[in-house]
Amino acid sequence: MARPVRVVVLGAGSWGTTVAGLAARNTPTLLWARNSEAADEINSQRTNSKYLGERKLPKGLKATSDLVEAAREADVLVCGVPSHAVRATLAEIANEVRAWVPVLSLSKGLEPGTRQRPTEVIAECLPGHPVGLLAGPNIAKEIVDGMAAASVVATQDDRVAAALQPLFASSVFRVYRNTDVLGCELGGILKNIVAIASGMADGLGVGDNTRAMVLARGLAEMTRLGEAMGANPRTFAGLTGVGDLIATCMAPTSRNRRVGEALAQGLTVEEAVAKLGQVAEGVKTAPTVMDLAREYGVDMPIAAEVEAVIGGRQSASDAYRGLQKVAPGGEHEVA
Ligand SMILES: NC(=O)C1=CN([C@@H]2O[C@H](COP(=O)(O)OP(=O)(O)OC[C@H]3O[C@@H](n4cnc5c(N)ncnc54)[C@H](OP(=O)(O)O)[C@@H]3O)[C@@H](O)[C@H]2O)C=CC1
Ligand SMILES: O=C(CO)COP(=O)(O)O
Repeated sequence: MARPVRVVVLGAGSWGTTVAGLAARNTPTLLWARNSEAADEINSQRTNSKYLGERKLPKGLKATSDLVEAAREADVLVCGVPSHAVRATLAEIANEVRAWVPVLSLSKGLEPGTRQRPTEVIAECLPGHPVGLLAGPNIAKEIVDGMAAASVVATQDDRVAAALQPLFASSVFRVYRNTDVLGCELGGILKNIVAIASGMADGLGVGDNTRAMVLARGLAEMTRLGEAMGANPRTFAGLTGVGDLIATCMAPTSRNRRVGEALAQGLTVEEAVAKLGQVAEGVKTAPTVMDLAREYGVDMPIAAEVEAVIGGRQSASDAYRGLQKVAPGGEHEVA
């Protein structure tokens, strides 16, 4: 009888731990934590209190702080560290991961400097491996609590996604497939910036109509940039686009949204990030997205206002005044 597939997840933050918990219910799963105390706590207490409080993790989930041991174990590798740490983490194990092991990214940011998406960084660090991602409206704590949700495994070769799908799925976690890796990945990355705008709106006490405008026009600019870069615009109407946008803009626990709220309360971006104590990818990604918008000649007025607040060049209330200066065009055209 063939032995079961071993899943290895790198990164024991909120989402890496949650995804490892999903996989552990289906197949042997090992979670790498860079901090040995976190690995010990997961093994002995079945909790990751720094990120997930007292929530109990599945019995079968094992953790290690030995990155090389983890990499050698993998039949499927899942990379769940923040996007700025993907390259350095994978560089340490480039010669340890067996050939053809599929690698799935969980990260929703762009690498500062190179502007690369996490799947592009993975493909450079681990050439020859099938690379894809798992993304969707997936607030980690809700999923650990067993609330129903859905996600998408995106790989260029649909057969790879079909093989990976059952490793993460459960009766309350539906896993769909998509071959538009670029569109799925950009959805998760770009919605974080709109979520910061949405948090700023809430912090300023705007009405529901204003919030709806931010979401709808935010989706329009995400789709515009995605299409200009070669993604299928329909992808942005799915789970990884509007789905993740709604979850992240509405969830009080979303870190990007909370950063926006803190900015509206007058905190500096450094203070807002320090107060959060977790990763909010939209903060580092916003300037890079504006570089891409200029390169592709795409109007992104909401991202531009968010980036100016993050860069300290204007306040959150200035940002909302700034949006009023943009002359509305045809709904399917520009700003
Ligand atoms: N949380 C969520 O609901 C979701 C998150 N995501 C995405 O998943 C990715 C990870 O986010 P999430 O788990 O939430 O983040 P968290 O802030 O919860 O945790 C970050 C994790 O990464 C580790 N880490 C931080 N810096 C480095 C580094 N330089 N090298 C190696 N490891 C590092 C941290 O270790 P330590 O504790 O030792 O600092 C911690 O384990 C992000 O791109 C996020 O956008 C996607 C979907 C849902
Ligand atoms: O991507 C997420 C949900 O799908 C998590 O969003 P935050 O990083 O803003 O918490």
